[in-house]
Amino acid sequence: MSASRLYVLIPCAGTGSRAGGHGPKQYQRVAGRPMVEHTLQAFRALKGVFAGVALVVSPDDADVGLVLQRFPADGEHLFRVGGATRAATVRNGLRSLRQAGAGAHDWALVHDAARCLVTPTQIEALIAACEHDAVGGLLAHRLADTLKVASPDGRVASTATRADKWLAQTPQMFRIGMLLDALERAGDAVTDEASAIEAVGLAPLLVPGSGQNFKLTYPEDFALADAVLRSRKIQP
Ligand SMILES: Nc1ccn([C@@H]2O[C@H](COP(=O)(O)OP(=O)(O)OP(=O)(O)O)[C@@H](O)[C@H]2O)c(=O)n1
Ligand SMILES: C[C@](O)(CO)[C@H](O)COP(=O)(O)O
Repeated sequence: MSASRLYVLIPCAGTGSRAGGHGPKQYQRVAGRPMVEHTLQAFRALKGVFAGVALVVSPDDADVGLVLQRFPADGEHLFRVGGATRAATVRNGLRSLRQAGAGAHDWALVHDAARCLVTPTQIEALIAACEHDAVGGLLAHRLADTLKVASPDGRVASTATRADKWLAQTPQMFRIGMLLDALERAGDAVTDEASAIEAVGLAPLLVPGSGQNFKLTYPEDFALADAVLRSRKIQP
């Protein structure tokens, strides 16, 4: 069998309802550029590693062409097949990748457009950990805080053990055929790819990520992301 290729799939069809602001959050400017451009740049920096990079936007997206310069570049795809949920967007995007020539045995690294702080080093660590694994895996981060379980009245019901808890991040890396099959079975309720893989009885690998690879979700996340991105550009 020929060597498996690596593809990147970036779900970019959300509305950013929790972020506030005008328009979808993935096009808002962070550190002087649209958020999704930083996300793309982390993968573009790994020249020659990927057979293709696909951005999946909503069919009625009116922003992507206006906001992104020089996209799609060579080896990049724009799929206007986003769905009502993240799971639907990823499923549709994987089908489009297959139609564009990706094989069932090839790998997809699915990465949120809204995680614009991911670094090439973190992406390389995920690939190194997963490319010889039978299942695949995801970047994830250990909890730094004590974990409380709430009761319905808003009081603490108990304190959970945190040693075995991880926060799921992206990219999440699985074989395209296996992932598409798992997502088709899972429906729209799963919030990440690993959940669909778990539901078919497999155990994804947890690969240590970084607290800086957070998802921009709430208004206050933008200032923090801005500061981190700008600090990375400052030469010593
Ligand atoms: N129907 C959807 C929903 C989400 N996403 C993408 O999935 C990633 C993570 O989702 P989230 O942070 O929840 O983004 P939104 O759905 O945009 O935000 P919100 O839930 O606050 O509306 C984002 O890159 C978002 O664009 C997507 O492609 N299609
Ligand atoms: C995929 C994800 O980023 C993993 O933490 C997350 O589940 C997506 O966020 P959402 O708010 O559930 O769409």
